[in-house]
Amino acid sequence: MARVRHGAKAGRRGICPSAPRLDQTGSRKGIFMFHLGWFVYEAIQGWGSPEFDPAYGWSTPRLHQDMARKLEGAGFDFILLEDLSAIPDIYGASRAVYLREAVHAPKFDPAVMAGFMAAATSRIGIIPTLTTSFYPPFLLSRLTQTLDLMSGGRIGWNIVTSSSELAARNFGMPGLPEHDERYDIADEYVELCKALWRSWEPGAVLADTITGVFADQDKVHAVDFSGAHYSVLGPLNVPPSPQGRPVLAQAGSSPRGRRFAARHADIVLTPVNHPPAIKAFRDDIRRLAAEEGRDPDSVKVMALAFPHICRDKKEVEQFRAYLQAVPDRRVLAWLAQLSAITGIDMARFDLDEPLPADVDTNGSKGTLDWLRSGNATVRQMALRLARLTPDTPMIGTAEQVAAEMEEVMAQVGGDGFLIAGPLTPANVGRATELLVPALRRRGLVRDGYRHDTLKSHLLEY
Ligand SMILES: Cc1cc2nc3c(=O)[nH]c(=O)nc-3n(C[C@H](O)[C@H](O)[C@H](O)COP(=O)(O)O)c2cc1C
Repeated sequence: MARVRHGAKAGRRGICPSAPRLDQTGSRKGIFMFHLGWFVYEAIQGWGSPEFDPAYGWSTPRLHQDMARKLEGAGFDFILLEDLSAIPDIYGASRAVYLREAVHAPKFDPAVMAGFMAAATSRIGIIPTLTTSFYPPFLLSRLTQTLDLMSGGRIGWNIVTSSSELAARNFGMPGLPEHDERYDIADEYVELCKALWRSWEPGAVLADTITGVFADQDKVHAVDFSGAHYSVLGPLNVPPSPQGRPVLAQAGSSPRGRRFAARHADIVLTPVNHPPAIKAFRDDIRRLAAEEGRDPDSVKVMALAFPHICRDKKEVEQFRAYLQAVPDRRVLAWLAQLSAITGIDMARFDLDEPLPADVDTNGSKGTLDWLRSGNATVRQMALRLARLTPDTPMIGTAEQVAAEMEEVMAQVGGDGFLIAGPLTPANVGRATELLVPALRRRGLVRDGYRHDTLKSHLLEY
């Protein structure tokens, strides 16, 4: 992350070209250029909102490809695609809400969608979510290395250990291992993937049409991996891309999850959205990364943000009025989502009472703790997850939201935001045509790519 100094020379690596204003009081130490990612989490983009665009058709990759091109035009670092390998039946012990509201149903395979999106773009990174709990490591290493090579080094892997017991049963397992044990297994899994990704040394591919030799056999090695959970011979049957291996993303927020993220991830995602909490999380990840012998600046902490960009003051007022009384149908869809990620049937509890203290999860512990904090009611927890509470940050005109993002980053210290919201033409358009230009005028985000690979976008500042 680059701390941009007043008067710094334009165009230097990591330096904000339209050099910023330093607060003479010293309360603001400087301005940071930051990174932008886009989080794709909806099954059918915009379903349930007036912005769902039937003209696109939901069963073709055209919408995903067009939106990827738009986000690339705006200089986003990457697009991250969520996953869950089951149609949940947690809320109300039924699949009804999930199917009606298209919550995780259908859910297209993110690795396949990543291939479609990568084929339509040339610079933006694409990060599918894939689980260590169900995919054999060789399969995952090969799949991601293939995507990474074919996209010229623009693929990442969002590592999850999965929190769905249903998904476990779809893969022939009786259930999930315990939360912390999943991370122990994943540690070994990721070490194995790293070994497979580097089983072809740099320079192994000769592709020499004169001698007819494709690859140098002395530079391709078996991995002979034998651990507590996995045993793989190797080598991988795909050579690496220009970025060496796929970029690793992770969103652990429990103590064990943070340790895992700090050990492996190039990008760490956090759902918390108030600056002191983001700062505390980022400081902790950087401390843990240093403990793991890594350079903390090589780990980018990205805070999930649901900016709502309005064209004018009237639209801001209208949206704030909507937040005062979010329709029950929306609350229900988000409660179903909350049930899916925690495995807890939220239909069992009073909407306007806090979750009983003894209710816990073997799923996303960190997320549950954050949602219930401050004695939030079940309704408030759902709205908090949806970022639809009246105190939700980043609601305003593009200028207002850009100023807010700048202020958050100044308080947090870097590294950027993972922007979430429906991948609809209207919503993506507000980000790419209104918000990003406002951020660029402030010199906060890139105004074009200087490099080709995802890793190099991340390490640019
Ligand atoms: C931005 C973000 C994206 C996530 N995407 C997924 C996902 O696609 N699939 C999944 O199973 N879990 C996903 N998670 C859950 C995390 O992998 C993790 O389980 C969660 O943040 C709680 O951390 P903990 O397990 O350390 O408590 C995501 C979390 C965040 C914050």
